[in-house]
Amino acid sequence: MDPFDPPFRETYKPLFDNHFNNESRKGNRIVDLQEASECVYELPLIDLSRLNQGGIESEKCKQEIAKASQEWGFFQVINHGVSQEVLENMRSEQVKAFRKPFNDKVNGHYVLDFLAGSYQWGTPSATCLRQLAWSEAFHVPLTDISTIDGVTSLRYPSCPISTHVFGLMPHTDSDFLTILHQDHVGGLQLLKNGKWIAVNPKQEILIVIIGDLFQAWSNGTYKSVEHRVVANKHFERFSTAYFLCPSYDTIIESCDETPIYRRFTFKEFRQQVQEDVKTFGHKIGLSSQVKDYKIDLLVQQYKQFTILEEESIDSGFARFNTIITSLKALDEGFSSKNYDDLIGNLKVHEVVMEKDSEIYRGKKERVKSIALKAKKESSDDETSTSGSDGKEYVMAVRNFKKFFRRRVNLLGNQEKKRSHSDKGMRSKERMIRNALDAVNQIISLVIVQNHLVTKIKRHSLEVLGVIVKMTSRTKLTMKLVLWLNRQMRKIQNHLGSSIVAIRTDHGREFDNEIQFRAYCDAQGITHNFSTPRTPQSDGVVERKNRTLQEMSRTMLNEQSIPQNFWCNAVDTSTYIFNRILIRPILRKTPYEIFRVLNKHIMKVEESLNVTFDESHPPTKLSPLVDDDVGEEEAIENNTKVVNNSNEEDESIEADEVVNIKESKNDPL
Ligand SMILES: O=C(O)CCC(=O)C(=O)O
Ligand SMILES: [Fe+2]
Ligand SMILES: [Mg+2]
Repeated sequence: MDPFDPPFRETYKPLFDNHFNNESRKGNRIVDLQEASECVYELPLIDLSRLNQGGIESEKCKQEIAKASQEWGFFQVINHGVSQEVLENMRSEQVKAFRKPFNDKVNGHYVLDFLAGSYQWGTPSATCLRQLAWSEAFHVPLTDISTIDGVTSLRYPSCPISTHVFGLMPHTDSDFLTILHQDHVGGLQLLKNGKWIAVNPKQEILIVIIGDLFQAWSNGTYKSVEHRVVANKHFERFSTAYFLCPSYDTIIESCDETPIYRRFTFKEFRQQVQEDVKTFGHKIGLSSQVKDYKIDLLVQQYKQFTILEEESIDSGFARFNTIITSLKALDEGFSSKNYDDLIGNLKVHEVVMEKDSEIYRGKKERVKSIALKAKKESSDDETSTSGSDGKEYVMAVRNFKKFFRRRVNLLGNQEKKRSHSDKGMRSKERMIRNALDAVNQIISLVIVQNHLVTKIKRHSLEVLGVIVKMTSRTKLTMKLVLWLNRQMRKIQNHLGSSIVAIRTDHGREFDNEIQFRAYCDAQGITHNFSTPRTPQSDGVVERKNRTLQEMSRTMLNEQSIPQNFWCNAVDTSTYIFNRILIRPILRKTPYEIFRVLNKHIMKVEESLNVTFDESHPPTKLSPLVDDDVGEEEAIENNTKVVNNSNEEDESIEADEVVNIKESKNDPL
């Protein structure tokens, strides 16, 4: 590597590690150079001097250009009027500029009199090696006014891993047309009938590539051809591209009676391309100007979606989420065919999940909302979390895989078209929305969970399985009562006295709930309410509550997660809150303070003025999970993080150590 080469390896280290550490990637190369060179095609080559001859010759030349633009979207020209001397000078200036130290290229150099930001290299948005461009470029505007129209000077450093990474990824040009000059090394390939064809270099030749705008303007007659540059293992390569662009507010519109593309400005198009690259990881191009096409594309991506072997769960779900969100955004444009297909698929999900969950849970619960449970790989982490044993894990992974596999397998059966009444259609629309929401929820939950797993991030979370549950409103209240019953018993045992009264605020879960009242009556407990709209009387609780609410709100906002995940976010906040130093001077987290090891009797004790609550909280929306793990077991798990200071316990104000209830199946 030369000192002026960009630091590909250092900057994109995670992508390299990810790509090469994965055994399954061996032999799985992105570019096979043979593939391109074997094709024998006569590439269109046009002598432009014929245009000056006038008459038939000139007409024939024009026809050839038009034909090549239709069939290839590309042609090479000789006798184009740009002298060999100009081309050579351009090349030697280019070499000089790229030979400057890397830092000068990035930060500017008095010799390199370019505008700030005109130097670019690699692909900052790349998430895997195949998205990384092994190249550097200077963009040189041709006028002081327009920075769009201009010449790009490109260098492709020699690349030791040339079969694993592109010099430039396959793309179409977003301009009107491109005129290109490449050096003797070669590497430019274009797509023709599904095959990549090498454009062999010749010094005196210029290459003309039809861009997206020309395709739109000609209503699809002239093709914006997909092209790429393969990296070379031994030699660096230089090329110069001139992009012919209109001004930003130019309206692109075909005068054909039946235009394929909607009318758009160049500015809109550029913004669309940038947005698509951000959301999809690649350019969608002109197709995004055709709404139906975009929906079809998304539906197809949705159907064929699989998590790649080398891909992390995070990134897989993020991709899936993008597809679903985009589909929802285009919802009103859905044709019935698309609905049918999707509904079919989603029905299959539901059936599959219902069945799988029955095996998994061994219960007959109805299936409705879904959640993914994560398991950490390492068992050396002290806080036991998932509570699942090996058998459960294997089963769950199997279920998860089945969920994806069946979905894909059954796609083929969805093609039959059926006619529907309006009423049927409406219920289907509802169904698809619910189902899409459900899918979104899986994704979001994984995001919530992963987002917070900082400690074991390295191991990354592995998806354990799909746990499927439904809780109706009445069931929820019953569970609340059961939960409360357990808590009260615990407190009573702990304090050795019975509870005669409880005081709550007027929360809907307490007030106005028949079951709750019945329960209190049956137990002989008086239920007091605090003064309405006077949260001061519940000071400590309300303050902590506020902290939790703020943490949770921030979490959901940050990741744009739906409100339905409120309870999960609160769980997570609680978990974190109990494990961070609230008053650093104490050097104890609330969690450590609550559970104190009494050295004399070698037993774990709980603080007297607080009760550490291990069971699942009765959140308003959460599908309460039965406590499968016994209380002793839960305590046992937690004793591992005890601290031996008993004295300090007393010195802590109740305000600081107030117990915040925490779900047992917390995110870590
Ligand atoms: O370097 C080349 O040969 C191709 C460059 C190119 O396709 C582009 O910059 O869009
Ligand atoms: Fe290009
Ligand atoms: Mg309240």
